Amino acid sequence: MSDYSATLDTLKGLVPEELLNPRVGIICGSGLSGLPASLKQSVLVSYDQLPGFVQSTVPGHKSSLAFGLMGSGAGVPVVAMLGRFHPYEGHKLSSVVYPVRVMAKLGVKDIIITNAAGALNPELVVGTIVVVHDHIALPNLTGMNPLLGPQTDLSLPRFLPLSNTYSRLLRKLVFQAAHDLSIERDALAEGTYAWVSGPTYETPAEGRFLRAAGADVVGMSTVPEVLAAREEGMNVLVLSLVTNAVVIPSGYKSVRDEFEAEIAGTLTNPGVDDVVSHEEVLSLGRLKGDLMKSLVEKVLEFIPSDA
Ligand SMILES: O=P(O)(O)O[C@@H]1C[C@H](O)[C@@H](CO)O1
Ligand SMILES: Nc1nc2[nH]cnc2c(=O)[nH]1
Repeated sequence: MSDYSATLDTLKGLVPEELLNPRVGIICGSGLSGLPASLKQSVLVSYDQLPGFVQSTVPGHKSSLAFGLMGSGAGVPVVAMLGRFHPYEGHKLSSVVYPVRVMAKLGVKDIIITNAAGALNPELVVGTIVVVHDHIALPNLTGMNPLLGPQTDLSLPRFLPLSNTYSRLLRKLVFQAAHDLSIERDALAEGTYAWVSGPTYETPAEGRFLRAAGADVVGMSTVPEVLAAREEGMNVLVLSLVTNAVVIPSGYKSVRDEFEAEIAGTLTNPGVDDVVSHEEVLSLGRLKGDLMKSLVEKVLEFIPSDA
């Protein structure tokens, strides 16, 4: 698994030398695999060609690495994962973060990680892009941490601080990019991402629990990648696209009240239990994919080459 040289040698045989030193890595979330559609000189490498890579089995995730130049002018050399790996697919955490470690070996200094997420904060409307500034990872706190295990690379820190996980500079660049693109203020927000294992979506009570703990959005990915990227010394930016509401502002509606109103003939507004689906998540990704793409392209223009 950790024989990076086999992966790197394979890449050397498939990708032209001028694209093999990407500055920025991108991970595309559910429905967001179209992000690097406008890469110049793009070269796609399918995961099944790469030792150490597993396959993405989730609809909306392709299974390829894309190398190329992104953004206006000469473009910035990037490598993008068109499809990521989630622990709920049965992948080991070491497999989930393997591509991030390969990106580090290729020289990636800045990583932009996107995901689809449910809103816990009732003020976040569907379609908002949340610039993540912190996370809560119940799996990490309870023993499902991708950095657990013997230290195989002694050049990496054993005890990684997480108080400065999400690069202040990169987060600010998102707002600079949005300003330049005249994106309306409400299209973006800042917030805390809660990582859960999935594949189940939250019960209403779990949603309220995570909200009470201080999270704004919830999703099933990203945090393992963030930890590996930080361990490898990369600057991290995470953008979450809100695809659905988890905590419904109107709250719980009592069925006893409803029944009593019904027999009294005063029932006007019967409760309905909202359910989320992955199709809904994907369709929001399609709807907001272009916005996410222009934002990421603009951010790339602003990232200093020595950041
Ligand atoms: O890969 P991401 O985190 O973008 O995908 C989210 C979490 C689940 O994989 C899926 C649920 O609909 O969307
Ligand atoms: N856990 C979780 N992940 C998501 N990904 C997209 N929407 C959701 C959600 O509501 N909950």
